[in-house]
Amino acid sequence: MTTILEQGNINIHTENIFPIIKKWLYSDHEIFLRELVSNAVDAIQKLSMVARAGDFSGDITNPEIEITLDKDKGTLSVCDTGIGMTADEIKKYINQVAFSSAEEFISKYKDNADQPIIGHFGLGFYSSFMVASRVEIDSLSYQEGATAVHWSCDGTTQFELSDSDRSQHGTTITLTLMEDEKEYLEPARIRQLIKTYCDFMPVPIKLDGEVVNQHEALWKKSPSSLSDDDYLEFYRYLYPFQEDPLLWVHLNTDYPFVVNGILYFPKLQPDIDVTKSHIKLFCNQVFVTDNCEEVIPRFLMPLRGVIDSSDIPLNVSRSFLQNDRTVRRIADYIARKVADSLKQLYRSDRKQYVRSWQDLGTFVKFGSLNDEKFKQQVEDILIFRTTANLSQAQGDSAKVEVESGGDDVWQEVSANEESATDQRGYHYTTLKEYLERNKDRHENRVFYATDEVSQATYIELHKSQGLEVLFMDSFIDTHFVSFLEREYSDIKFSRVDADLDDTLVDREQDSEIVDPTTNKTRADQIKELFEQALNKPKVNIKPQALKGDATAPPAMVLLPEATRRMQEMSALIQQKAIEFPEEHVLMVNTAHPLIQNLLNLSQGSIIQTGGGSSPSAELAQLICQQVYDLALMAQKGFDAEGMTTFVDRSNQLLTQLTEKV
Ligand SMILES: Nc1ncnc2c1ncn2[C@@H]1O[C@H](COP(=O)(O)OP(=O)(O)OP(=O)(O)O)[C@@H](O)[C@H]1O
Repeated sequence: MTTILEQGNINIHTENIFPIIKKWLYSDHEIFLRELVSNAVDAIQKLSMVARAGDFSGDITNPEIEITLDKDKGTLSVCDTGIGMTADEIKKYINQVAFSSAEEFISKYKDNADQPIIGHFGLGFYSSFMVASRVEIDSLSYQEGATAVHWSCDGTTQFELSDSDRSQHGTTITLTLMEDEKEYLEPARIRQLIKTYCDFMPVPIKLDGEVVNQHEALWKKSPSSLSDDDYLEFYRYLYPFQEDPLLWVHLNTDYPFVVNGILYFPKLQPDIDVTKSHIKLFCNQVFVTDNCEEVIPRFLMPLRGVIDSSDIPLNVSRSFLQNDRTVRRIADYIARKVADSLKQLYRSDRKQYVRSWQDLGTFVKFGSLNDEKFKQQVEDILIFRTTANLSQAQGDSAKVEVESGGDDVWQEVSANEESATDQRGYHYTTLKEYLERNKDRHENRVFYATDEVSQATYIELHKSQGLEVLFMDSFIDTHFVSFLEREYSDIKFSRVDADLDDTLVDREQDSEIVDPTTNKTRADQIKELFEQALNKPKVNIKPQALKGDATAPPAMVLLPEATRRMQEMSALIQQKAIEFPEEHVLMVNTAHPLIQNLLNLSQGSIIQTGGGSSPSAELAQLICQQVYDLALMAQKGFDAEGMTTFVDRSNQLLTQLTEKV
């Protein structure tokens, strides 16, 4: 058994701890003003609570906070018309560091509270010593018969208490600013600080007789009392010179934590920096930061707006925030609300949803990649642009269950329109709907395109054969396709320029033997012809008869899905641009008249010549090379050498053809 030798209290020497509080507790000097104004707001709120409880009968109708700058004296003062303090209260709350009156006060007046009290820790006041060599308090308590008191302290642990000539209830805090903190005597600087930190505080704050803060904290109001214009105006106020947002969600919960806020979906710029937050974090209407990466999930970064929560611990380090349970739950709540709202919009106004998809899509996909819970919520409302015309099928596709979302409301900006196409008239579908529609033709197989322009031939070929193609062409889609494949392992995704689907090929043709001496089929002959003409051993010539006659192209360069992805992956790892692989497939469409003519041309030459190459054999060779280059163009641009060759050959061919005519 251990013997206890001694028990006792640990002592803290104020002389030692005081400089630490002054210097290290807050990193930014300027926040002293936020702290003093918050105390003044608290004092005014407290007085109105006391009045409501019937303990004060004086006038509380015009509360205000006045900031005065005196360059001659080098002082800044913050004067409020609040509750004031008696000498005893000053001794209790000011002289004792880290002792706040908030808890005591709230337990007494909780029934009369309409606004929360900001201060909690009993430390804020001391932040004034970061910038002041002397701090003075003049205060008169609201209590009847109270006498005004003056408190003064020069930043040591010594203070002085004396009488004051203050005649109105409330408190004035006067700071004598240190030599290198004189910037706080400049009205422009103070105005900017009030705008930043105190703009939404519920009491007018005056500087030189003029009210500087002005804006109503819209997020504190009931969503049902607000119009679209209110939300838009507020957005324009927060983010001047920006395009109007697409949509917004009003967060409003008291339990199990307090979160209010309005989150807006902006129109995303393609170069949006998803690592930078633009959401402003407030605590009881006091601005804290616009850098709230820890509080909101990473994928919500592109959103804008305001989050206000008194439940987010603010005076702690950022790494702690990330691990804080309440913060995590708040983050989850916000993500869930955003997903709920998207679902609600999808269900109630699919047209608007589709029209906003260009901007919303990246965000929703990014969220799905990053957050399993979010993904589960939005998987049924992830849509893709399709080549199918869904005009007739609209309406029955939007059946998604949505939980009713408490007090939150979801609004959209523009009015309804009839058809669920986007501004360019394109149709959209979910993966589920796509698979269901096409299950008889190609079960569990998805054809997609990543570039509408360069893959136009391939897309057309699919379309002409009635195959539906989805566009996965935003920058996030490369990752997203792989992600979808992992998620739905039974579904095969093939890009339109990978292997051609059986439905596009006529298997019957070409198998017939056309040369009994060699047992060669027509396909064999075409393969040989191209192999010789191109002389590229790494290009795999694949003759196939495409359905669709002349609408299908004479040749196509195909990149098998697996090869292409390996290529993309290694480019990503090595941080290099994707190079077009030397090994690829040249599909030659044996059903195309050009290819048939080409074969005849080359065969004619065999009969004509005994040795060496005849003019028509040469022509056939040039045409093979030209056909290959044209097919290659859909996959990649030419380099300088390739371009010269192509142009020269084109001219040579045209010359030869015109000679023949
Ligand atoms: N202008 C004021 N009017 C009346 N009382 C005040 C005023 N300023 C400060 N006080 C009293 O001093 C106490 C301590 O203030 P301080 O700013 O140090 O802490 P706080 O506001 O309670 O908490 P926090 O550290 O979160 O700001 C307050 O709780 C309040 O009782």
